[in-house]
Amino acid sequence: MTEITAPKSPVTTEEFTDRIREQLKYAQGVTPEQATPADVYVASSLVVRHYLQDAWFKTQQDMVNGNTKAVGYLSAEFLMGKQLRNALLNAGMIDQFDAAVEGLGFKPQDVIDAEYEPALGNGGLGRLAACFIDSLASLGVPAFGYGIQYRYGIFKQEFDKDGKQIEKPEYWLANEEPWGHTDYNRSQRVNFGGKVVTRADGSKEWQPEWSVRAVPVDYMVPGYASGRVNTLRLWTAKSYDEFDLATFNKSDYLNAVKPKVKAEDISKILYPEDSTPQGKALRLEQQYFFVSASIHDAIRVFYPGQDKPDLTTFPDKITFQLNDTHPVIGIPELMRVLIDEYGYDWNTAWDITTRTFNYTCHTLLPEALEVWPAKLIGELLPRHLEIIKAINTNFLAELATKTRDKAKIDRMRIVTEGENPQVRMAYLATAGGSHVNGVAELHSELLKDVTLRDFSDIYPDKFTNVTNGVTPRRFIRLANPRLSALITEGLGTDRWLSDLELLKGLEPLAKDDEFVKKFAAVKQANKEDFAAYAKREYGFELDPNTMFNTMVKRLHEYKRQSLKILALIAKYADIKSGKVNVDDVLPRTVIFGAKAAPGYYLAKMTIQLINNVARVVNNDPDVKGKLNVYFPWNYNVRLAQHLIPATDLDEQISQAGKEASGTGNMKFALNGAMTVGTLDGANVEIRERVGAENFFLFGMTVDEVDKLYEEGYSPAKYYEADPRLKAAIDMVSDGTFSNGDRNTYAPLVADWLTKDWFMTLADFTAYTEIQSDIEALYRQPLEWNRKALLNVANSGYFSSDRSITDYLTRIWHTGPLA
Ligand SMILES: CCc1ccc([C@H](C)CC(=O)N[C@@H]2O[C@H](CO)[C@@H](O)[C@H](O)[C@H]2O)cc1
Repeated sequence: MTEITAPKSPVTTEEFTDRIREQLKYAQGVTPEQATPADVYVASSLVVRHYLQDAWFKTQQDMVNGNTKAVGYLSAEFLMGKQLRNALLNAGMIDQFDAAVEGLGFKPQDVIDAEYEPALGNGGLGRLAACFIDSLASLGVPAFGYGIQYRYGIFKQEFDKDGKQIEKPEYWLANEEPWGHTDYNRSQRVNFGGKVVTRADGSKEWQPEWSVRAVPVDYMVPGYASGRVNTLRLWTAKSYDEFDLATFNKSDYLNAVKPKVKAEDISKILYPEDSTPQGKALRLEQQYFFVSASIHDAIRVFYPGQDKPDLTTFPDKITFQLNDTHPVIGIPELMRVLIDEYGYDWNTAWDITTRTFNYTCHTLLPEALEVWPAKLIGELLPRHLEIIKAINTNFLAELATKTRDKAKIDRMRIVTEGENPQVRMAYLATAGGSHVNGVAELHSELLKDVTLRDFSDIYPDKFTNVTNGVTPRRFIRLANPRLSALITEGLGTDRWLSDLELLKGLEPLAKDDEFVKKFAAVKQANKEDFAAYAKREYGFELDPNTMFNTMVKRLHEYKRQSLKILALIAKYADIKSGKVNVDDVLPRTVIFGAKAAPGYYLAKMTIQLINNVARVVNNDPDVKGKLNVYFPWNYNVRLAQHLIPATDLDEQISQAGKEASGTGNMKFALNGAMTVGTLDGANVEIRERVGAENFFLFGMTVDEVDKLYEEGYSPAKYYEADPRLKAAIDMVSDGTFSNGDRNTYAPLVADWLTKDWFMTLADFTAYTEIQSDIEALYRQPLEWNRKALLNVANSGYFSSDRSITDYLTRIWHTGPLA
């Protein structure tokens, strides 16, 4: 008898149907007969919200009245994905929804498809935040996600006729958005500019030049089977003085609305960079805007109606997690609030502040660590610059009591010296918080040994690790219902959805050929589904009887999409030159998904190359369909949910020491794909847990990479040494993928041969050699699927529930509401 622990539906199909009808008629003014799938989507979403409301209130009350410390997750990005199906799952209403909607004459998928994906993030960091707030609610931990409700999310990617990326605005709020509740009565004033004056009593007063109204838009975050509903509070910027009538009457219309535009600009658009900060003033305005509003909101929530709250208890009420350096301005902001608004002395304020904040670093790229010019901070936030300088002075003084190494102290400056001082936000976060963590064991080691070495030498106890995770609700149960049913059948319970390490129970079944065949059948059915989806959405003709080999992630040189495309071209060259008999080639379909930051020139050229390799290879009769390349545009959470369950082989081929963790790697392993990868980020831990024999490892280790850097790396040497690499690069140069034009990719080829900072050429031979192991195993489907099943069985550790549990025990020291 299979144990079912999935949440019980609070509503019958009949009741659900009636509620949708009422909502359509009396709130949306349409009868079910007149309604469109979009109308029913809005109605259903509002009905689900209705049923989650009581649990939402109860969670709020228990959080404020209880003494369970809450978590405030401060993030500039939340890549949430579509909401309706996830809310239905976590509320136990999926079956009732499907039946009710069918009863009203609609296809559930058409209603689901009507939802616009809230794309309020770039990639890994934003999606991790979304997985984390799902796990916080599912574990019953009181929590707020705090961020920005950008009017325009990450751009919509399209490809022009030459295969170049073009960016289109992603106006996701074009239609009615039923999930967000705009709460004007709980707005906060956020100030900017102006100057600081010293009062007679020596205290400081900030006299800002302008201010905006931060209005909260609340999204419910229902937990899975926890009965708890947390809040994602995203701030939208409004102007206090919408319209300057006097200016208008002088028919200067543009200036009449200038204050409004200036204010609303703050939450207008998400910055599409995911590694190199642009250092734009508006970006700093965005960061201060949501952090200041969030800190004042937390004081309002936890000290209701108190104008003289005892804020020494603040760190016991809520602990703030800084999702990378983007919200770190929160540290001088809390200091300002405590000292200037509540009159605390510096040391008390500093004690409260350092006990309140913790910092998670998500990168190893030096250029991704934000550094703000002190001048810019001084103009926008003059009082904060004073406080940051004071923090820096006190910090250097404290260091002097801990080491006599002047050079070390100098390297640790939060504010650099010289005529153009810079504020290092990662250093401010490390000095101003209780804990610093990396997002995978290797990453956290490198943070201690390299990036923040001086800090870990002096404050070793601050440093810890929490390996990333992903939510099994969205990325297994919703994305892969077939595999979910098979897992529940195999384990005899569905409890794995809230206790993912139970997947270990599948290990013995890997020895059961019948079960392995069922598993293989699930994968095959998912591949057919994806082929149908790709046909419908992109017009692609995918053959589900080929190996589906996927590489989906942001386009960045360190992730080495270039290695994948060069190996692919080498295979094509082998076929074209007859060096390889096409009949011996294992049929493979390579699927790319990747957005490049709009200003990232080489990344965009790589996208163009991939699209043109696809155009040439897919239309070359010599290849006989043995090699197929597809690049579905606008990779997002929706596409990921369709593609990951249909993948046989996943690419995690970054240069060792560059990918902080990766989370796609976890999603693929949990959905029964094999991984080819380097010893980088969380690949190391995935391989450890699934078994080295169930992972295709290649490439240099971090130490070998460092050694090659020291020795001096000349990529041209590798070009000369490996004829397949030479043939591939020459094909990129000779116009094969650019209608004969030999200059199209010249900058890319020049970079590969003269710079190749992330050593694509150095790892090429090892990468192409591992392909024969991969193809040899794929020709034994039973063995391939046995190993793929063992990946599923041993990847339960990579649940974001486990990550959150680690944060609770190592950093936050709180837990579920009683
Ligand atoms: C200021 C520009 C900017 C914007 C975003 C970022 C993020 C930190 C980049 C990011 O998404 N990092 C990814 O975070 C994931 C979640 O921890 C990791 O799994 C990925 O390895 C890491 O690249 C850096 C710099």
